[in-house]
Amino acid sequence: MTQLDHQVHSIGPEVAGSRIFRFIAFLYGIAAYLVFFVTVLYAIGFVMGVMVPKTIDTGAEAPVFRAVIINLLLMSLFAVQHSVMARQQFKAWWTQFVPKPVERSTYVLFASLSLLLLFWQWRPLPTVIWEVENPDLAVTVVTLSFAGWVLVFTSTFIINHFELFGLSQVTDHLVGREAAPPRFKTPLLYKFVRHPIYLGFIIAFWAAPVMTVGHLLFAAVTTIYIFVGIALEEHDLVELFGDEYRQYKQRVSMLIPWRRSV
Ligand SMILES: C[S@@+](CC[C@H](N)C(=O)[O-])C[C@H]1O[C@@H](n2cnc3c(N)ncnc32)[C@H](O)[C@@H]1O
Repeated sequence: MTQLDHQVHSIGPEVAGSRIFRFIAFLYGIAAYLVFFVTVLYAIGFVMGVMVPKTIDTGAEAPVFRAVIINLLLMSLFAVQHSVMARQQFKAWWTQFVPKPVERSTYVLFASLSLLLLFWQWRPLPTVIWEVENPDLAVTVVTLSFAGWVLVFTSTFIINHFELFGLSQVTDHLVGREAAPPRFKTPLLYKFVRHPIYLGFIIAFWAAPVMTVGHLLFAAVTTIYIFVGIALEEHDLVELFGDEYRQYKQRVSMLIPWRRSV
């Protein structure tokens, strides 16, 4: 029995195959994507401190120790949700309950909700660690941070935006098309670094003209999390693609494009 067959059996063939189910699954995928999209836009404003009601440096203050603990808990919740739900073993287990075509959308929805909770409950720690006083240099740093976000967004399209955020899966299911198996790819930027999306996040989080204790905590913890995430992701990618990925690791660097790719 294939995984798809198994899935269809677990939710009942009539239900999974029915047109109404396919359509509801599609609408759910679109809704999850919209929640994700709003969350990412909010994240840009939250980290850059622009255009949103509550940023990384605003909101109700708490005593330092309490603020640090609350912020660490919020980031841990996101990290655990995001890493555990991305593992193959977890996916194999929970697709017994969540229909496979909407598994990715559900993952995206949960990740977005845990980020929205973080933005909402984040406690600012406004003590300034550094401040770029030269206006030209400050603009350059803001531009660099924005470039980090552009790198994140562009890289998702280069690797496969619609599959990453669950839209391809619900569309394939809607039209009765078999989902394409995962393929190893090294398009464009992926020829220079293995993780351009994560590189973009690191740039976006650290390039701050005004760096507060709260922002530094966020940047430091997310950077550590990115390195843990890379280790987990590469472990899965080696399992999935074997020697192809092992050779890719040897010839292309992780985050800093200092080795030339073949
Ligand atoms: C959020 S994306 C991050 C991709 C990459 N780590 C980056 O920073 O650009 C994670 C998904 O991309 C997939 N992925 C990462 N590198 C890949 C590659 N070279 N080819 C195909 N899929 C890849 C992983 O299996 C995972 O499902």
